[in-house]
Amino acid sequence: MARSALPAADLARVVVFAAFIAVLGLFPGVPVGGLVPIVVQNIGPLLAGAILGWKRGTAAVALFLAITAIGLPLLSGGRGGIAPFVGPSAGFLFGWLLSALVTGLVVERAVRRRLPVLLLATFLGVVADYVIGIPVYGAFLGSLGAGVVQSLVFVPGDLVKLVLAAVIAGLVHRALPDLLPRRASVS
Ligand SMILES: O=C(O)CCCC[C@@H]1SC[C@@H]2NC(=O)N[C@@H]21
Repeated sequence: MARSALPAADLARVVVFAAFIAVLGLFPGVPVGGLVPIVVQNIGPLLAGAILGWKRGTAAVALFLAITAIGLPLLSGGRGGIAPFVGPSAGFLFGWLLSALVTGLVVERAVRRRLPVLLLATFLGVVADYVIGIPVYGAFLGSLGAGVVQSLVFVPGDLVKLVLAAVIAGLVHRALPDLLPRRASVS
């Protein structure tokens, strides 16, 4: 029998996490004067990476984005289809893939999954999203500087979300220590 790329248990986790990110879209986005809203949903990719690791976490985000792009109204405010992926939020949306990937890589490479490491991982996950999101936002606003200035409003909420994601991931890894393969500690 052909071996699948992802074992069934991993596939189930990916699907459950994609569904979880969709549920986060039930929280409405908060318009803050610019073209991109404050959302709760971007905690999803951080949690996906921090809990599932980079491969399964990124796969969960990719699945979520794919089913949104084909038309399911899973983004905050019940939006879906191609439009969000070619609009001012597009960079942030594609950045969610990088967010899960970077967060997951840091968590997986850590010897111990304690709060400081998890905080670093989710912080870098947010930065990774900004690295793609802000220039694309800036392109819609007319300059990178405008993208940076308009994105400052996201920082307080994203700091809260990254701390929350790190704490939740820490609790999950404490309860399920074998969820991710453990790197051997050098002692
Ligand atoms: O629903 C959408 O169209 C995507 C919105 C993307 C919002 C970005 S994610 C990073 C930053 N933090 C927020 O709260 N909003 C922006």
